[in-house]
Amino acid sequence: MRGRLEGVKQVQQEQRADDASCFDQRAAALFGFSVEGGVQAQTQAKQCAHVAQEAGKGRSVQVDPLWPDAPLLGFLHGPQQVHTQSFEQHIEANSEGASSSERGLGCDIMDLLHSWGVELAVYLQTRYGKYEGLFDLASTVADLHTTFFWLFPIWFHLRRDTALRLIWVAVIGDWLNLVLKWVLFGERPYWWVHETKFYGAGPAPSLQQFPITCETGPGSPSGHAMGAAGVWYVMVTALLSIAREKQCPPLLYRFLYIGLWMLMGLVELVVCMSRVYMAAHFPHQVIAGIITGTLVAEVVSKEKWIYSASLKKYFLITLFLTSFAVGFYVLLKALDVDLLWTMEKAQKWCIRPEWVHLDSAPFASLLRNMGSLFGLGLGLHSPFYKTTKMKSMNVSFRIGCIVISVSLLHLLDGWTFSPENHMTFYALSFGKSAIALLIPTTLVPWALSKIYPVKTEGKNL
Ligand SMILES: O=P(O)(O)OC[C@H]1O[C@@H](O)[C@H](O)[C@@H](O)[C@@H]1O
Repeated sequence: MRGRLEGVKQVQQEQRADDASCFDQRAAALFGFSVEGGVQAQTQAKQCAHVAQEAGKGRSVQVDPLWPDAPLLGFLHGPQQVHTQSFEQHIEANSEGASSSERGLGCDIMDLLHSWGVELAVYLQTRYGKYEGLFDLASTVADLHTTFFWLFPIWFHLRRDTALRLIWVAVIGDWLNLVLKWVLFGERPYWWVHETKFYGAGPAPSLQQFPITCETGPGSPSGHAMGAAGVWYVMVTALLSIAREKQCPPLLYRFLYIGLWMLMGLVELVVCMSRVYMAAHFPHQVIAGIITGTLVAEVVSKEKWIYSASLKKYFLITLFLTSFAVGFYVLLKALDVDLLWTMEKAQKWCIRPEWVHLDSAPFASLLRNMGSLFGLGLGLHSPFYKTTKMKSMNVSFRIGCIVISVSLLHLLDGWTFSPENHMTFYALSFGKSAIALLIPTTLVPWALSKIYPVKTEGKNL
């Protein structure tokens, strides 16, 4: 771990250093010749570290057995700036007497992946420009905001277990997304294309930006793809289990099964295309998002205690997840690694300052998620909830709860706060998210039960 951190620190220091061209030449020379034939990933990684050390003019880089992962983990995104030539020229210039395995390709793989991603984004922007509205909608709907403000209130009054699962999957998934983003140090196309030296002296591809392009967190894995995969997994499995409970005929069930999973696949595809189109992600990042999101949903769905967790448990889990993320940030800060390195890049490369939003920042999403989890715990354990939960079985009562909750949440959503003071912004984000969960779980059912006589019906719809 120490070696990795040194590597990251090194990279951050190098990014600050103004001796890039000297670094380029040393790196180009070293990449080509000093790797022994048949080398394994670790040797390549040491090579990269050596390059960084050279460039760092004697600052030490420790190499540990974990370091081989570093290029894939994005830790060498600083050294990506070693290129003064195109990838092909670079390989050609350094290939004399060396086989491809001898060229230290481990150091270049991320550049290559990024350049392919940029090509795809340019292709989508050129070819599918007329679908910009659809892509914009896909990214907006895939944001977890939709889960907290729309899907949850609806599911909560139709099928409570599914609603709880949605929140747990969304919160745990998004928390993991944050930690992975911090660990993987992923770039985003909209700034990478300006900072890389991959394209050498030639023009870099021209990537358009949109109002939702300028995300301020790292790029890998995609939060939208991850969130959408988790949330859709929960909804599809819930609908299939309702069909089984209702003893749906086998043929119809099969049709439903295939149809729902295909629908989910289609939605994911559009979300992924949207993130690449918006120049917010490289393709490998959205694929990673879908895989991790599905895994999180699968694992969390197996946990039965989430349906009956005590308030103490909600509190402790919220505290643990928050402290872990904050502790991780503080620890790395103490080691001179700034996990908020992406904020500066967003501000620097976004073509319109008003497209950079603090609510896309890592701590804003952390506090929002924690507020939602805590709000859910409070809602489920409030005395109001206890008095209304039996009454809320009536269908018209449930529909009333859904309509009023969604309307109130829409009003709550209009409450925005100034980003000037970050601490206040994060604290208010926490509070707003907690209220957003209290409204459908307890406040609306309680208020409605006071004015609306209800009859108790079956358990779930
Ligand atoms: O990684 P992506 O797809 O750009 O998604 C970014 C979003 O990721 C979510 O996980 C965060 O909650 C949001 O705050 C953030 O805006």
